[in-house]
Order: sequence, then C-alpha cells, then structure tokens
Amino acid sequence: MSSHKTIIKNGRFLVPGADKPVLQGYMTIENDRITYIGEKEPLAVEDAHVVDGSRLMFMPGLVNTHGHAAMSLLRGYGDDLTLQVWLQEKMWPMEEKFTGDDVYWGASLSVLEMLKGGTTTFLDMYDHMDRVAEVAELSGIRAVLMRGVIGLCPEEVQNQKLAEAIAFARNWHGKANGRITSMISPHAPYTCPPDFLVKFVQAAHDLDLPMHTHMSETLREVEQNAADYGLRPVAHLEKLGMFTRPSLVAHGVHLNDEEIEILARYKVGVSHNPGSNLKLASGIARVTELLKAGVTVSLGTDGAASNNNLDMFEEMRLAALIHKGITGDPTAVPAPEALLMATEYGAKSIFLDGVGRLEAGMKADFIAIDIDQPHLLPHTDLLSHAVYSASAKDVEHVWVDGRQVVKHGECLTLDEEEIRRKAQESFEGLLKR
Ligand SMILES: CSC[C@H]1O[C@@H](n2cnc3c(O)ncnc32)[C@H](O)[C@@H]1O
Ligand SMILES: [Zn+2]
Repeated sequence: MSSHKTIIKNGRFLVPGADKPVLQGYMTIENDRITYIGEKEPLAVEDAHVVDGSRLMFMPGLVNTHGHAAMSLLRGYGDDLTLQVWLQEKMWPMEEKFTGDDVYWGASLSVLEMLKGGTTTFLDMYDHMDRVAEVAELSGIRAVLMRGVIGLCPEEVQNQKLAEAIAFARNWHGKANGRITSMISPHAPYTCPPDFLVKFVQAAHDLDLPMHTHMSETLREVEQNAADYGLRPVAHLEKLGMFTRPSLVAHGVHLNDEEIEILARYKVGVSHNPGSNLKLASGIARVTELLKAGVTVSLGTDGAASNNNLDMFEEMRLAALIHKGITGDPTAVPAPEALLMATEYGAKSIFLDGVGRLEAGMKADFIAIDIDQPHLLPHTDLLSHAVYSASAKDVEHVWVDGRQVVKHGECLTLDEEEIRRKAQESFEGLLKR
C-alpha cells in the first residue's frame, strides 16, 4: 500500500500545556498520523506534499463532545424558551415528523458547518443514526455516534428503541478506518425510568462501551428527580450503576460539592455546553470547581436549535469568559485551559486515544487558521488569539485522519450547494407535514 505524506514548513503550532505552547517550525504527517513536530527541519521527506505554513497557525482540530447534528434543521425554530417548554412544545412535535432523509440532510448541514469551522470530531446523540453515520463516513470527519433513547413510551416500544441502540453500536463501532466509534445513550434520567436505565447499563457492559446522557441540566430537573425518586440525578445514576461504566454526562449545570466529588471519584467526564445553557437559561456549570476536583471537562455546542450555531471557537471563548465573570477571578479558565477543554480533554472525555494534541504518534486531526487578518494581529500571543479573538470563519484548512477535508475554506468531501438546498427543502417539508 502506498503511503501518503505531508510536510508543513515554517508554521506556528499550538501545543497547549507544553513548556513552549507556540512552536515555530515543521510538522510531518504520514498516512493518518503525525510523525514529527519540531523547530528543526526534518530530513527530506520523499514524495511529500508540501504546505507553506508561513501565514498560518496550526492547532489540534476541535472536539465537540455533545450535540444533535440533525437539529440544525430546527435552528431558529423556538428561541427564548426554557428547556422544558422548548423540548415539549417546539422540538419534540417537529422531531416526531423527521424522516431518515431529514436526519441525513440536517446532519450533513451540521457536519459541513463543523468541518468548515475547525471541528474535526463530534459526538452525536439522535434517532436514525445510520444516516448520521453515512454522513460521517462520506465527509471524513471523526465521530462518536449513538442512538439516543427517550423512554416515555410503552415497554415494547422502549425495548425496540434499546434494540436499535444496541444494533447501531454493534454495526458502527470502529468503522470508517476507526473514525466512527459508539457509546450507549439513554437521553436523560427524566425521560428514562429507572428499570429502563438499568437495561442501558447492562447493554454498555455487554458491548464494553461507555455511556452518555444529559444530566442535571436545569434546577427543575434536579428537584423533580428528588421528588420522583428520592435522589438527585447524580446519586440516582450512581445507584442504577451507570458510573460503573466509563461515562460522559452533558451539562452538569446544577451540581453540589458532594456530587462533584462523586463524579471525580468515578472519573465521569462533563461536557460543558455554555452557549446552550445560557440560551435556555439553564444556568452556568461550576467548571472551576469541577476542574479543581479533577473532573475531565470538555466542550460541546449541543444542537444548533439551542445554540444557535456549531462554532466551537465561540464555546471556548464563552468558557474562558463566563467563569471569570461568575467567580470574580480573572484566572478562572485561562486560555490554555479553555483550549485543552476543546481539544485534548475533549478527546479524553469521549474515550478517543491518540486524538487532540499535536505530537508525533498522534492522529493527524488538525486545522490551520489564517493569522494575517486584522483581528489576529499583532502576533503577541497566538494561543490567546485562538481562544479570545478567533472564530470558525478564520479556519483556512482542515485535516482529519491525515486527509485534507477543507482547503482554503472549501469542503472537499461534501457537496455544499446540494446540502444547502436539501436542508432548506427538508425544513419546508417538515412545516407542511
Ligand atoms: C433522542 S436523543 C436527542 C433528543 O435530545 C433532545 N435535546 C436536544 N437538546 C437537549 C438538551 O439541551 N437537553 C435535553 N434534551 C435535548 C432533542 O430534542 C432530542 O429529542
Ligand atoms: Zn443535548
């Protein structure tokens, strides 16, 4: 098999957490892996494709650890509502009408937006997941996909949905050269009764897969859980055995000290979704306390219907700003930490090894930002610029698994024109049905 080689010359490379977080020099890629990164020019790499990095800043691709890609079809459909009203009165009635094709075009629209905006990995929890997997396979993006299940239905329907979740995970985990992996995902403790949740824990054990769910997103949810089951969501899920599996919870907005300690003890990760939490007025997660306790905190956009975009630069910036505001501490979530949350911690929280860092031996998932633009000058501190000044619009090139998927802002793997048209048609079709 012939190997594919790339060498980047004279670039600036971001390595958050390293002694020298901005490195000037060279990076080589062979097939799906980074083979060298350093200041010195490597020995001649024969037959390599050469990229001139002189006006570019290279950084790990962004990792979006919670979302519902097909919900881009409902962007702007139901603003300025609380979570419960938004779900029950706006999202669920529309989602009931979604066909597999709607999910395909909604997911295509989201993957297009994410790739062009520098997201190289996304987690997706939804229905009709075979169609999302098709999009992931075609686009070249890395994806952690799962059939999310709402159990507010008769037992036979519950069991059928669970069987779908298991079949999806069995069929897709490890596919697309390992770019697609899977998890087991009950939607939330308030939509899945305890005996049903236990079946997901069992399935995760049987398949040896991690678990993902929404948890403690609103105060109302926490209070209702205590009223229904005598326990707040964290203790409830602990009691049902969920944390015996490697787990990632989305949101974790309303957590007390004891709950943070429980999550840390079980090594449960938290996907922090600041944009969605602000928009739905759910609150602000205790990120500084979570990080201090040793919890892996990553970043997610949630769906585009509660955000209302999938710009991970925006989530990074929000994470770096709102925790300063709420704690009164200007050192809360400093820029390197925000960048780690969007990259290395992101990959760790969704159980991906070898992803999220520019280092020899790691997967070649990386992006290049045009740093010659007014809002990214002067080049005082490029890591600071990545967090506080950049946005999805600044992404020039994107590589996933060593393959270039965005070049000069154009997606090479998806038909942008077709996706625009089909997504609009899908939305109009949903309104008529
Ligand atoms: C069947 S899995 C997907 C399910 O989740 C819903 N959803 C989207 N955003 C949120 C959120 O912030 N909290 C809880 N549930 C959410 C989506 O509408 C789907 O029905
Ligand atoms: Zn969600």
